[in-house]
Amino acid sequence: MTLSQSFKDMLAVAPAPTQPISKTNGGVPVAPAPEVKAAHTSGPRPKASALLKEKYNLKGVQESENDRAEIVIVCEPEGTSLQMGGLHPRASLYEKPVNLEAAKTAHAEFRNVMREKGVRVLTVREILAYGTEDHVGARVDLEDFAVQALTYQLAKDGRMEDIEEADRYYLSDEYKRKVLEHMSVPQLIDTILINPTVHLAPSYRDTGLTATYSFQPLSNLVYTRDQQITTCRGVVMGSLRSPQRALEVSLMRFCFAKLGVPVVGEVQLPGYLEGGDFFPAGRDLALLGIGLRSNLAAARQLMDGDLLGTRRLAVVRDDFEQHQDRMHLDCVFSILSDNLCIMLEEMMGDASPTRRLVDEYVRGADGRYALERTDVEFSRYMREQGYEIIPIAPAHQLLYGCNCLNLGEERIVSVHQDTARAIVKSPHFHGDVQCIDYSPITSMYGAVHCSSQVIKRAVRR
Ligand SMILES: NC(=[NH2+])NCCC[C@H](N)C(=O)O
Repeated sequence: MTLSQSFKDMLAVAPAPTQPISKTNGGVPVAPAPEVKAAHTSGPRPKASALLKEKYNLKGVQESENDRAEIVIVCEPEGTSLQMGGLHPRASLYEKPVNLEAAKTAHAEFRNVMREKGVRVLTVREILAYGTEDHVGARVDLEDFAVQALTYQLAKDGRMEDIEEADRYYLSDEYKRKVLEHMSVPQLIDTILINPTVHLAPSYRDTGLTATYSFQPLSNLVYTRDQQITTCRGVVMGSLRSPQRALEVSLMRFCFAKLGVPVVGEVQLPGYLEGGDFFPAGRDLALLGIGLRSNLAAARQLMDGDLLGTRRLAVVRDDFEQHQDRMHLDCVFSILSDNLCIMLEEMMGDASPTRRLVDEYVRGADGRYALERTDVEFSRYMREQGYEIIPIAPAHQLLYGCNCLNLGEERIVSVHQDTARAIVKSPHFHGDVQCIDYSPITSMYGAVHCSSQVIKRAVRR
């Protein structure tokens, strides 16, 4: 298989594989890779994931949104799962109807912009496909994962007795494995992303069976921000609130296992954590929005499990609004530098009916976080932390002005011209903004911050 551009990027940065990483980090114990159930079902032979792990030290880390982004995971808006999402945009958590070809072009442009700025961009499809041609282990891992995605079952009201004895094999896992074994890699990936259930009934003729189909497609995987967060400690898996998105977490976990990126923790129910609510602001402070999507139970798990690595956590409560147009903190706020942020204007100030309120937790000498302050209005809180604020008009928020991506060192990718101009005109901004047309993807309710997971940023020392 020819290496895709992103893996060429990775090879370009990966340290020469002279010794296994575990021996090159001064004897510091390496966190064990997360267990992917499917990947460990068959025997002790080496897997592609193991090969990758030895070649690349890919421990995730993100201390500040303004640190230089090194590795970003994205997911192209491609394939049948997106096609299905587009059949009923509202029921797929989309804002508007989508044009898939236009979305592909816009996303390719986004990837190019990041690559031009020196970021290693990996796509979910490339990670899933990686090594499957050269390593049987990688191919088998992918098939094992697809076994969980594809379900064969008797049609409703169907009875096994009505199916000829010889045909019952065609409902079995054995048959399913054989089917998957013969698929091409793109076909396997598409199967995983559409999550099909095949409902089987007797046809009493020809091949003996007939089928109808239902699907739980992963139509929002393009928003790789949300299935996990990357903290000072590393990658922490989230817990998605909408049933349409719940299956995305296990797929991303599979990708991290394959890349050899350790997953340091996972938020469990009743906790809900979506990455669009999380902002790292240095080793001292992280912010987490709670409201429509993420919740306090998740914040507590992050603190109790010591998964943040920061001294303080600001929980930014959306008590009063909880609207899909502003579902995550990254829809109304972003960090542009160490002392500059943007924020939706109408929610600023004690008098705003949609104000956000901050509860601040501080880690004590015993390592435990304690609630130190409550109900601090968000813009006041950010100013107290030393940030200047560029206010964003409501109409510009709706055009995803706030949802920009900071590639670090004040290099911003924006999707909204007027916001981009407001940023560069600020006397407090000293960086660079590149504006791209991303409207074919904002149709699905998110822009460039939502559709990127920065798993590694350079650590400032
Ligand atoms: N980080 C974000 N703001 N993500 C946007 C996710 C959009 C997606 N359609 C949803 O409603 O879940």
